[in-house]
Formats: sequence, C-alpha cells, structure tokens
Amino acid sequence: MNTTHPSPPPTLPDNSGNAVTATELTRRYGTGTTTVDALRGVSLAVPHGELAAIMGPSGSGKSTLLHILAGLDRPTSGEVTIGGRALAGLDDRDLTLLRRTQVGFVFQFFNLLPMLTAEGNIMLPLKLAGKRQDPDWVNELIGKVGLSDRRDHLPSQLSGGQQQRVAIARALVMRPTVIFADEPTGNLDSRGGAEILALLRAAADSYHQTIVMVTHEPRVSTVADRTLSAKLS
Ligand SMILES: Nc1ncnc2c1ncn2[C@@H]1O[C@H](COP(=O)(O)OP(=O)(O)OP(=O)(O)O)[C@@H](O)[C@H]1O
Repeated sequence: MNTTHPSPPPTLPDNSGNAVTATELTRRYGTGTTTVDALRGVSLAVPHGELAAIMGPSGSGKSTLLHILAGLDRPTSGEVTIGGRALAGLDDRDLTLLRRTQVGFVFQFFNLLPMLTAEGNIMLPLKLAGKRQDPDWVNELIGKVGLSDRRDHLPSQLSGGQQQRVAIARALVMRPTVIFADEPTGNLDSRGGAEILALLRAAADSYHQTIVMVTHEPRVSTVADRTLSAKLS
C-alpha cells in the first residue's frame, strides 16, 4: 500500500497534535518467491479528534496497516506512535497495557461477549483495566448510542446495528486516545451502515474522539475528516 491524500493536503507526521502517526511503514510477508510487500512506505498523521477513513481495494493492505497502527502486528520497518509514544520501544507487556488503556476497537462482526448484557459488554473494558465505574458516563454513553431501552438485553436479542452500537459504546468507555474500526459497516444493511457512520461522526464531534476506520463504504467521505486512499502496491 502507498497512500495518497486527496483532500485535505498531507499532514506531515508530528507527534505534538496527533493521536496517531505512522512514518515510512513497510510490512513484508513471507520470503523468496512467496514474498508479499503489503505496505511500502506508508506515512500518515491523524490529529486528535479527527475521524479518518482508510479506503482501497481488496488486498491493498488496509487490514495490515490497521493492525500495525493498533500494535497488533509489528512493521518490517518504520514507526508508529499513539498519543506521542513510539510503539517500537514497548515490550509486549507495555504494549498490551497501552492497547487496553489508549486504544478502542470496533470490528466488522461486533465481537461482543454473548453471556454479557449490552451494559455488561460496555463496562467490560473498565473492569479489565481495574477502573472505577462512573455510572453517569456509562448512562451517557448508552443514551448516546440509542440503547437506553436495550441495556439489559443479550447480544443475541439485539439486531446487528444495535450490536454495533454496543461495540461503539464499549470502545468509547475508556476515552481512548484512538478507536480503530475495521469495516464497522461491513455486516450491516445500507440503513444500518449509515446510522453507524453517523454515530462515529457524532462520537468524534461530541467527545473529541479520534477514530481511524478501514472501510469499503463509498458514503464514508460524507462523514470523514480525511480519507486515505490505498493503492495496490
Ligand atoms: N499473513 C500473511 N501472510 C502472507 N501474506 C499476507 C498475510 N496477510 C496479508 N497478506 C497479503 O498482504 C496483502 C494485503 O493484505 P490485507 O489483508 O492487508 O489487505 P486488505 O486491503 O485489508 O484486503 P481486504 O479489503 O480484502 O480485507 C495481500 O496481498 C495479502 O495476500
């Protein structure tokens, strides 16, 4: 993947005002004749509070990039920072801690725990991090995602769109430096997808929440602050 920045103009990596930066990332899979260069020198910077979309055709390296930005995979070369901290300098324990406290995730297939209610799923990151539960904040979030009358329902009792709303509230609850969303509308119909895009936009606006989203969704340019286009490498 290379990235282009059609609009607005490119932002140079700069740790000061940015939630996430990537500098000259490469990722090579395999060796010899099976070598695949999934990323060939990707640089980007996402300022705090922005909603950024990474778009591109299948196989262009979007998932690879998202996993490396989120610290789930290491680049072959190049550097990632989250909240000004370079991921390369962190050992596995510190990386896990950083992911738990500074990163939220939203997945295509929701990934909720089936035995927990909507509210239980939303509060799970707080519990895992040993954080005090703030009922006002949890109530606010449940209201924000429109699930006040579904908080005691299990995921199996919720529609796909409702499950993704739970996942978004779960990602927001820690007030992370950045939320990474991997095809968040990919498993929803057109209307459900539009509602999720609107909700992500509202999260960025209301909570100054930085969000980086991988998507095939053509309508995303109507809600994103910037769109990074991936080209086949
Ligand atoms: N573990 C792996 N081993 C070898 N090659 C891989 C591996 N993971 C991904 N690739 C290759 O790297 C390239 C980028 O894959 P990636 O999954 O990042 O693309 P993508 O843009 O997310 O695609 P899609 O939209 O289909 O999910 C592809 O050519 C893929 O075959």
